[in-house]
Amino acid sequence: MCARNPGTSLDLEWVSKSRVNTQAVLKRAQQIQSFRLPKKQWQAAWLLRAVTCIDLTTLSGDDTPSNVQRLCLKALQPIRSDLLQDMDMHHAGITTAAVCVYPSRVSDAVKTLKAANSSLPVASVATGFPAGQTPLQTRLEEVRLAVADGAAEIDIVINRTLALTGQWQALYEELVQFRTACGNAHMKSILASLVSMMAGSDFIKTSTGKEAVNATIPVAVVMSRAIRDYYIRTGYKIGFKPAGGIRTESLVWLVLVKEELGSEWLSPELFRIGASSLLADIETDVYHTAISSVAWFYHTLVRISFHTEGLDLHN
Ligand SMILES: O=C[C@H](O)COP(=O)(O)O
Repeated sequence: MCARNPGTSLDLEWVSKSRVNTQAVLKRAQQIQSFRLPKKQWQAAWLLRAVTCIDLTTLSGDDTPSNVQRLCLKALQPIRSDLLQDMDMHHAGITTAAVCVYPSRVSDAVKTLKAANSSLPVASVATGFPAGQTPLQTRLEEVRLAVADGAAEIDIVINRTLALTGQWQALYEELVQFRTACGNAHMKSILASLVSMMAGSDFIKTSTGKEAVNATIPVAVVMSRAIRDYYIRTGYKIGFKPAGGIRTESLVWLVLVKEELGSEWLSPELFRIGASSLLADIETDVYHTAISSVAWFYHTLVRISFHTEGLDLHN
């Protein structure tokens, strides 16, 4: 279990001296995307690891208690049991990392998971998600209410007006107030990586999923490096959550995290994929690796690889 990031004072010198070498970032992003994926036998283990890092999400205007209930049940049994059985992984307790919903649906999710005797965390978006254009008091109250309803994680959007006009001190102060309002609930912040981490975020998250462009590999490279810098300077490990528009190719995100941050980050404690429609693609891939592999050694390899710290990329 990692120590929780308490935050630091706002270091404006660090913020203003941060530079991005766009060409180098694009080159690195290309390199990561062209990495050879692990062989079939190990791919299944990687895919299962990806499942355990998903924040299974529904953020629709027409969400109801019943579709949230279905989401929760899927989160508890994300992969067909016969496939898990084929891999001898049916006792591994594979679930997604969390479910993620709008604040008014938190109690539905909490109720369903409680009824299923599950301790799976419920994440709530908050602070006027996705625009963040409501008064500060409203945004703070939204966080408090979601926590009171049982959310264990709060995905906040920053005040982009403050970021775009360079008002870092004011942004930092808002974020510190959100972190206080979260209490024991973990805070995932979209975005302003450095200021968010200094204000005590537990995760930084790429996007809301509500914009034309959401999670991209180059942005993820930049954010991972900010996480790395923060760790080097403070000793605190911040989680990374790519989210928005991720519907296929889950493994590239795992490769990125492993390459940029190291194996330790490849666990739900430090890595999440926010996605509403990725699971079906992973299940299809798991199915294909299962039917194309030799059964007698396949399940042993999956089991061993899944439990190996960080998984091995170059098999
Ligand atoms: O926070 C998570 C995202 O909103 C999910 O986005 P998505 O629906 O594009 O997967």
